[in-house]
Amino acid sequence: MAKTSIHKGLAGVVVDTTEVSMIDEATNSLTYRGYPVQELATSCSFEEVAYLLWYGDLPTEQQLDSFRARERVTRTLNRGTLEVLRRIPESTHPMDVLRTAISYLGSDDPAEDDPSMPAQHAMAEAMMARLPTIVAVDHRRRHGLETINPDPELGLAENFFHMCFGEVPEPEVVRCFEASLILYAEHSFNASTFAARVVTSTRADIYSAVTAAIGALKGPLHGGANEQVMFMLEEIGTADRAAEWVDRTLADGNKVMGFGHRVYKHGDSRVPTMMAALERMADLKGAGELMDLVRAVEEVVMDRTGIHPNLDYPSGPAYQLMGFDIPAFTPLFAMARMIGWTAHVVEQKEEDALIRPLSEYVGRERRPVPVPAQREGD
Ligand SMILES: CC(=O)SCCNC(=O)CCNC(=O)[C@H](O)C(C)(C)COP(=O)(O)OP(=O)(O)OC[C@H]1O[C@@H](n2cnc3c(N)ncnc32)[C@H](O)[C@@H]1OP(=O)(O)O
Ligand SMILES: O=C([O-])CC(=O)C(=O)O
Repeated sequence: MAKTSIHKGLAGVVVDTTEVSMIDEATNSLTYRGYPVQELATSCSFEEVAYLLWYGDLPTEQQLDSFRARERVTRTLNRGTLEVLRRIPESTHPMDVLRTAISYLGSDDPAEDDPSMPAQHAMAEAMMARLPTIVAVDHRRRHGLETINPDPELGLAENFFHMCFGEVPEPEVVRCFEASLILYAEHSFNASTFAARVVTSTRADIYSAVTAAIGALKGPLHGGANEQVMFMLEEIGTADRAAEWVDRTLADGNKVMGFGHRVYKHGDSRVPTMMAALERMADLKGAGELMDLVRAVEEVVMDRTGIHPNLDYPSGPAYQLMGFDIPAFTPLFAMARMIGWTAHVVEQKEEDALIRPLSEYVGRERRPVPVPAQREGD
């Protein structure tokens, strides 16, 4: 029986301060370095938001030009990375591919153990530029297609579509995609960011921190939920089946993926913006039935439980309408969250305090070690 006060899952515990972002649950607001995320999602590029999260303020025109230029010349993967990707079995989940690829990028970077701020920022910028290329190479090989090289004439989001599909879609699709990246980019001490901060607190390198974060994001209670949302919608099929499916799921004691949140109890601040992007995608692609299904499931879950959808709920179907297959969904989240993870790595590095909580022991009492002949076995 626990004697001290235990905070399971660290729920409600304020672990540290941060200047990167603020969630105000009471007003359903989320700000990145003081700017409301909804405004950033509708008026900025992903590159501008990355600059903001890393360097503390939005870039001037000149700063943005040189930041963009750096990103464009860093996208290409070297032969070693491409070779590592080729050696991973094609059936491997893309999140495992990312985890391996980032780990390899670290082993291949002579600056890996340089703790200086310029080196940290340079490595973060390199990962932001290369991760989309890794995701695109993997996306194409899973579909038996040749790799498409990055196009330095295109912005990050447009180039990503080019590398995945060989063409850039209508500006509206790119805009919705970019909005999703901005909404996904940062969310304070979520599980994957916290994992990155724990690794950084031991003075380990930024690649190790991001590798750990990718592992944490993969889980279906966190980033992996956007894939589960789409599997669920496919299983339900049509809006008229939503009530029966949700009732059965809840009666079986299972969770409905894409709903609920550790921090937001009155709705996720990012959902209205992403839901609007999904609606635009559904209009563009003539996917009215999918939209009916999305609305029907939300209505039934809200009616039965009062639990609101989180960002993974609208982003899953939006990514499908943009042309991505389900295994690519969480890697898209990772491409975006790379920015938040590394902004927190930099903050944690400056702080230089080891993260090491306590536990209360509730196992067997102290006892002597018996010789093998005296052991009882099971
Ligand atoms: C971008 C993101 O990573 S957002 C999160 C994405 N994850 C998901 O969508 C997975 C589904 N959701 C969940 O599992 C949870 O809501 C979490 C893990 C996100 C947050 O959970 P916690 O803060 O730990 O709350 P917890 O899981 O204890 O839920 C509290 C209660 O609400 C219920 N609940 C929470 N989420 C759901 C859900 N999605 N479906 C049904 N019931 C739910 C729980 O069963 C629990 O009920 P109980 O008190 O009767 O046991
Ligand atoms: O904050 C969380 O716990 C999960 C989440 O929504 C995110 O990481 O975007």
